Amino acid sequence: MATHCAPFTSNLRNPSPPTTTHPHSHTLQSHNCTTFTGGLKFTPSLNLKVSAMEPKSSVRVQAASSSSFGDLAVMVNDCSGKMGGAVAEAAVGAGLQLVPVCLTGPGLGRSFSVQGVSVEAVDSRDREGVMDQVLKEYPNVVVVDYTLPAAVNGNAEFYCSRGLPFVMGTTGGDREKLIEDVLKSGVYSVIAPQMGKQVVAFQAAMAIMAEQFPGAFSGYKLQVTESHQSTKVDTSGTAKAIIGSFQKLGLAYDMEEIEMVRDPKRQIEEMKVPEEHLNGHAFHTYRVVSPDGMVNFEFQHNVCGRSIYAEGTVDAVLFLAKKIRERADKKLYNMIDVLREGNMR
Ligand SMILES: NC(=O)C1=CN([C@@H]2O[C@H](COP(=O)(O)OP(=O)(O)OC[C@H]3O[C@@H](n4cnc5c(N)ncnc54)[C@H](OP(=O)(O)O)[C@@H]3O)[C@@H](O)[C@H]2O)C=CC1
Ligand SMILES: O=C(O)C1=N[C@H](C(=O)O)C[C@H](O)C1
Repeated sequence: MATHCAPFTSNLRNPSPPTTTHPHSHTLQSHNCTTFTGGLKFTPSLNLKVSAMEPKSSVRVQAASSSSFGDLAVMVNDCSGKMGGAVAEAAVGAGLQLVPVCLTGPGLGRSFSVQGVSVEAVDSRDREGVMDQVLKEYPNVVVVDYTLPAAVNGNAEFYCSRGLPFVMGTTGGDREKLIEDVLKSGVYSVIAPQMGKQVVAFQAAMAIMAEQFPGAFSGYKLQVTESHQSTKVDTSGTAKAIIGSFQKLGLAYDMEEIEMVRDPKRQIEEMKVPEEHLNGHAFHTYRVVSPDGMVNFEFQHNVCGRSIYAEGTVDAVLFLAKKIRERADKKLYNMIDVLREGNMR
C-alpha cells in the first residue's frame, strides 16, 4: 500500500506529454456565474476537448509537470463529467499537478485536454491497473470524486482499499455506509455534499442555530424546493444536509417531501433560472411558516455554474494534503471543518 504521509518535496518528473487533439473532438463549454440574494457574480468558463477512445486495459501514466505544491497531485474522477471537469480546470488554475488519467463510467473511454493537460478517462472496471500506475508515478496523490450516486460506495471502498486519501463531492449512495467504511479504513478524506464556501457557511450557520436553539421552530411547517439541471439524478444532498438542521429546530419533515424541479420550462418561468444556466444551476428555497400562517421565513441560495464548488474542492484537496503532512489524528472531515480551520480561499 502506498503511503501518503510524505512532506511536500520538489519532485521534477517526466516532462509534459504533448496535448493531443483528436480530429473529431469537440469543445464542451460551460459558463459559470454565482448569484446569491446579495448579487455576487463571477464568470469563469470551462473548456474541455473530448474525443471517443477505444476501451483500455492499461494506460501510460506520466507525470505532466512539477508544481508549486511539490509532488502533490490530484486525480479527478471523472473529469470528463461536468463537475469533475470544472474541478480539474480549477486545480490546474491553482497550480496543482493534475494526474493525466481519470476513471469514468463503464463503456468507451475518452481523451481530452484540460487547460493544456492531456487526460485519458478510462473505464472504471480497469481501475486496479490504472491506480497501480498512478501510484507509481504520483505517490502523493489526492483523489477527487465527482461521479454518480450509484458509484459512491463502490468508489469509496476502492479508495479505502488502496489507502488513497480522497475528497468525495458526489452526492447520494448509502451515506452511513460511506462514513463507516472510511472510518474503518483510516484513510484521510473530506466528504461533503456542498463545497461552495458561502453555501457551506450558510449550512454551518443553520447547524449552529439548531445546536443552540433546538426546537425553536416546533410546530412550524417547512417547504423545500430545489431546482437543478435536468441531468441531475438524485435529490439535492445539500438540501438534505440543511433540512437535518431544520429538523433539529423542531420542524417535522420527511426528505421525501423535497420538491425536485428538473423541468427547464418551469425553471425559466417559475424559478427564474437564467436560460444560459439551465445546464448548470442549483436553486434552493426553504420556506418556514408558523402554524397560524402569521410568521414566514424564507432562506434561499441560488447558484449558477459550478466554479464555486470547483474552487471549494481545490481548498479541500489542499486541506487534506496539509492534514496528511501533519499526520493529524482526525482523518475524516467535512467542508464545515475545512471552512472552520480557515482553509477556504
Ligand atoms: N459537493 C458538491 O459541492 C457538488 C456535488 N455535485 C455532485 O457531483 C456528482 C456529479 O455531478 P455531475 O458532474 O453534474 O454529473 P455528470 O453526469 O456530468 O458526471 C458524472 C460522471 O461520472 C462518471 N461515472 C459514472 N460511474 C463512474 C464510476 N464508477 N467511476 C468513475 N466515473 C463514473 C460518468 O461517466 P458516464 O457518463 O460514462 O456514466 C460521468 O462522466 C453528483 O452527485 C452531484 O450531485 C455536483 C456539484 C457540486
Ligand atoms: O448536482 C449538482 O449540480 C449539485 N449537487 C449538489 C447537491 O446535490 O446538493 C450540490 C449543488 O446543489 C449542485
